[in-house]
Amino acid sequence: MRQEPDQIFAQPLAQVTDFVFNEDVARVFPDMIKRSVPGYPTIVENIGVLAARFAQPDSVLYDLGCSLGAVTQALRRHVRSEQCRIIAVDNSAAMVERCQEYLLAQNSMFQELLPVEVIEADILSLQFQPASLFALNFTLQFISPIQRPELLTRIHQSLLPGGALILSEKLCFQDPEEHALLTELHLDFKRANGYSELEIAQKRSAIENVMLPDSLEQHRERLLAAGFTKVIPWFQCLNFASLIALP
Ligand SMILES: Nc1ncnc2c1ncn2[C@@H]1O[C@H](C[S@+](CC[C@H]([NH3+])C(=O)[O-])CC(=O)[O-])[C@@H](O)[C@H]1O
Ligand SMILES: O=C(O)C(=O)Cc1ccccc1
Repeated sequence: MRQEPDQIFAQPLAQVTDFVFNEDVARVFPDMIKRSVPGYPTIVENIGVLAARFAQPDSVLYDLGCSLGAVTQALRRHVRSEQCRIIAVDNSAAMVERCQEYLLAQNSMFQELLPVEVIEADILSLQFQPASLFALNFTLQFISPIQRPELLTRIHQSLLPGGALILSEKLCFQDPEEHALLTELHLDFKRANGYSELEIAQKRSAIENVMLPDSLEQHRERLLAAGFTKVIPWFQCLNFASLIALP
């Protein structure tokens, strides 16, 4: 597939509207997420490695908010359990369509890959099957905060014993100095990846009402309230982190 550079916010916009995962974003998404999220390639690859320990034979692995299926592809590279199948879900038609194309390309390059079903659906209204793994890789932050507890409770209820939820998110920090420094360092990361001040400012205003990060403490409390017994951070790069939550 053609890899196009992200220039979505490169020109001055008369009005910056709320960020949506449309066709234009789907087309540049691999470039956008790599240049915007520090540690993204490491997180994605290692979700495959972690998942191999939790995946159980004959069970479902969910990739919720799969976008172009990067996590699904990593699961297929690393999980060796018999008879597992992946269900990848996104509510953006543009993402789902391209995700299917990427997975077909992976099918043609490797043998004996886990079967994948890609579903265009809202994860808030999707009934989950019993599963050994759920991945929410930078998806929960786009769900409205009041709907987050119920989603996590439903995920917990569907998790098989011995399974896990892997939750990656942008974080905010209770300590103002820590928050300010890590936010500045994230901006430096974006500048170092070639984004201009205009691109950074317009993207920020596009996502500010749409993507609402929580602190690590909020995540931990909400996961415990949803029934998880352990919350284990396994990765942090600047203000982006990934957690393992155990049922
Ligand atoms: N209610 C919803 N139902 C289904 N999908 C949703 C919903 N809300 C948002 N999404 C989808 O969640 C994805 C979030 S991107 C995930 C990256 C991917 N996990 C990756 O590992 O590359 C994160 C980012 O762009 O920062 C988008 O594709 C949305 O359409
Ligand atoms: O760009 C940002 O500042 C982000 O925090 C992450 C992001 C990455 C891709 C789409 C939306 C938000």
